[in-house]
Amino acid sequence: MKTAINLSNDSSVQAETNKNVKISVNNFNLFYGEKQALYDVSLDIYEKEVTALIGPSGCGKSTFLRSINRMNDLIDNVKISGDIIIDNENIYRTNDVIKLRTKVGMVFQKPNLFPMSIYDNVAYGPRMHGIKNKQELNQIVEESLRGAAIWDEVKDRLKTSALGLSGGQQQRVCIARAIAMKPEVILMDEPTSALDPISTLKVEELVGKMKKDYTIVIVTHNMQQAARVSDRTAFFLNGEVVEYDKTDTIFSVPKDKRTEDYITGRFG
Ligand SMILES: Nc1ncnc2c1ncn2[C@@H]1O[C@H](COP(=O)(O)OP(=O)(O)OP(=O)(O)O)[C@@H](O)[C@H]1O
Repeated sequence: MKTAINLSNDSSVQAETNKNVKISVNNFNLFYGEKQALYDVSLDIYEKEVTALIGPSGCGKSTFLRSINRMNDLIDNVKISGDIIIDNENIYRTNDVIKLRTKVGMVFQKPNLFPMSIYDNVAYGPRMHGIKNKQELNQIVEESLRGAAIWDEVKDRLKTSALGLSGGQQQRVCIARAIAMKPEVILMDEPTSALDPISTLKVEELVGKMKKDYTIVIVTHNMQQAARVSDRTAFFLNGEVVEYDKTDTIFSVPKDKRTEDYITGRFG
């Protein structure tokens, strides 16, 4: 009886039940030709949380991340089975992949800005979507750069080349470029691996703030980073999800010996 009362009053339990599932992955398999890269992945990703994907090199983290906005479609010979459902829509049954990639934006390992001005980089996507009104574009560019915590650093040089920025600044402009499309989910594939420690910290702080507005899935090799930025962590090994839980649990009381070995640095 006491336990029941305690549980119903426990705010963390309450919060847990209030979370919405944004992305539901069910028995998802992926093959590159004959080679299977993902095995029966099933997990729920919660709205407005940061979910980290960790695991040794080649375990399928990036493949899984790219499956969430069908970037793997661009690779020859990729076959999939199983479902990925975002907001009740099976993303592999829709023909509107452009809409999917607008809703699910992506930030890559290395900043990949176009050789054009900071302004034009951020305005690129909205322009491609037909927004021509100068005032509207100005507003999107400013809001996106503010949202990526880089506005103050670049507001006086918007018309200069984005490639003149530091790597850390470029990565935050890449995040602004993703935000400009008004996504609901942002996928990040090792977004800080090419950055120095100070820029890394800025991007981590930014990720922490962004989860107020977006559902974020982040691949990282850096376990301290996963522990610092994420609410939940999935540990991948050889294409399988070995363990998926709240980040605190994964890093303090992992249930699987393989997770424990990995997070304590015994392999990988
Ligand atoms: N385009 C591709 N064609 C064929 N095989 C691929 C392709 N991309 C990835 N793979 C293979 O799929 C497996 C998973 O790769 P993936 O890049 O998803 O792993 P990862 O965990 O993200 O690795 P890393 O941490 O090194 O980036 C690996 O064996 C890899 O060689």
